[in-house]
Amino acid sequence: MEHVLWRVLPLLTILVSFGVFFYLQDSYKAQLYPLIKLPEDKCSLLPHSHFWISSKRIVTPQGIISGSVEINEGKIASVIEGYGKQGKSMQEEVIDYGDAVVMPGLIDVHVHLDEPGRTEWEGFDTGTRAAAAGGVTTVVDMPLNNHPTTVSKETLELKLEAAENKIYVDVGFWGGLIPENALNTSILEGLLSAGVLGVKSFMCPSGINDFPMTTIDHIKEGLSVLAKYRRPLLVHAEIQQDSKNHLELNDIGDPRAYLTYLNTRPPSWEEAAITELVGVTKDTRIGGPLEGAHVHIVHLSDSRASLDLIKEAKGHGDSLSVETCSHYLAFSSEEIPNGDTRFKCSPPIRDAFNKEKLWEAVLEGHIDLLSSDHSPTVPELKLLEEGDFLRAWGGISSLQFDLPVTWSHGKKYGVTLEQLSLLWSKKPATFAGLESKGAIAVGNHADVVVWQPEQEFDLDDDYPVFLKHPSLSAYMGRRLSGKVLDTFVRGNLVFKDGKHAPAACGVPILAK
Ligand SMILES: NC(=O)N[C@H]1NC(=O)NC1=O
Ligand SMILES: [Zn+2]
Ligand SMILES: [Zn+2]
Repeated sequence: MEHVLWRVLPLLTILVSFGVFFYLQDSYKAQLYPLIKLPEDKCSLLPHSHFWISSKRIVTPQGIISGSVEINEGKIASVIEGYGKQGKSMQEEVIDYGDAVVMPGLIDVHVHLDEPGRTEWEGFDTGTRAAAAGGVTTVVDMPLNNHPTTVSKETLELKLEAAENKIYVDVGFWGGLIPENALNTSILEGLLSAGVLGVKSFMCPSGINDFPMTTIDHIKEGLSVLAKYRRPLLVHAEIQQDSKNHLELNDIGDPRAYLTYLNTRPPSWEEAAITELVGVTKDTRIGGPLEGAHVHIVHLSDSRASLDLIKEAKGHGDSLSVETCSHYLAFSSEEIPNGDTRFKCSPPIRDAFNKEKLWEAVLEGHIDLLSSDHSPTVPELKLLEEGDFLRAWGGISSLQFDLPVTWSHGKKYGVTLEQLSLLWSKKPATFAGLESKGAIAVGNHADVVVWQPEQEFDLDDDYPVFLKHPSLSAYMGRRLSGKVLDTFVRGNLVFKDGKHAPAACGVPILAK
């Protein structure tokens, strides 16, 4: 017996050391690349990659149906009408949502995630957790408030590095059009070739030093390049109209009064910018010198003259679109308390009549899509204690509440679930060039929000808010209806009942 043991022992030693070697190799790899390949089971709160979700209210391009959606390996494999009629053999892999609404995940094309460089303002981790919690399955990140701004191939690479393994939803990127790259088109082409979905520019000071404003001539230069790539130009359309800008504090009035701020940025600023823009978009018509280029006006607030100009240009066939944001649809200037700088944004929130007209334009289809313009900062810069509207940071923190806010307010105007889904998913997907997203349709990414429109909730201290600085959000303290239950991104259950998946498995989206 002893004899045999002595013979086997060297063999055993060799075997064990091989095992230890491979084990160490593995853990060495895991340490070296712990962030590159995350275990798939951490991407989702569900163990399956092939499953069904069923509901009595599924919002599809063909209307609302009662039935089931089959999800396989991140894509929508089939959509079947008839509640409870999905494949019997898969009974254990059916999630039955009853009468909760199953809708395409929201695509928010106007979000400032501020990373790298200003992660203390928001960041990929907190921003995309907030998105997932709000049923937003894709965000497109703006090229500013991060530092450096995203205005070249190199600065886009910094974005991509910073986003790695921190994003809970899919993230696309807008680049920036500034005088420097408008006048040096090789920088702009480098940025576009590197994969930004389009570029954004400001016609007034942006508030960020390394993001200077563009004139209409820069915009024309930019559009001639964008026409070749068939990617859009997004414009912050306000042009300063008089010498009283918001930094000249004398003689303007009480800086704590919202009206004082409102008067510093009248609708004529938007109208002036849009007048210049439609002078150029006429060239984007079929057969025109800028055919292939597209202009998108971000965050329209003025629903009077500015909107009329847009309608007219569209009527002539200009390649032009426009978005408005949740806060212009939810609030009016009359109700903003003096000193409450959480409501400061630009262009400003205008009066109640303006809001009514904005809703009218949304419901009639003159406003193409909705976005948040989520743009937080640190509490110190919001000057909440001083309540100084003229010096506080302009930007509203809202990403997590896109859906409940627009639903709660929109239902008073008769907005339907189909309209919401068009405005928040299908139209933004088409606009940003995201072909496989934005609708519950076979072959598309399984990006889905499950929510309960009738359920009301209070945004109080007990509510799980994933924004970096919840206290800055103008929505805190409100009662909303439309609670997000579950969120799927490419078939991964990334958010459920207040909890996120263990790993951040969103992917960056680059244009090809
Ligand atoms: N820089 C930046 O985020 N600006 C945004 N904030 C805002 O209120 N309007 C904007 O354009
Ligand atoms: Zn803007
Ligand atoms: Zn913005």
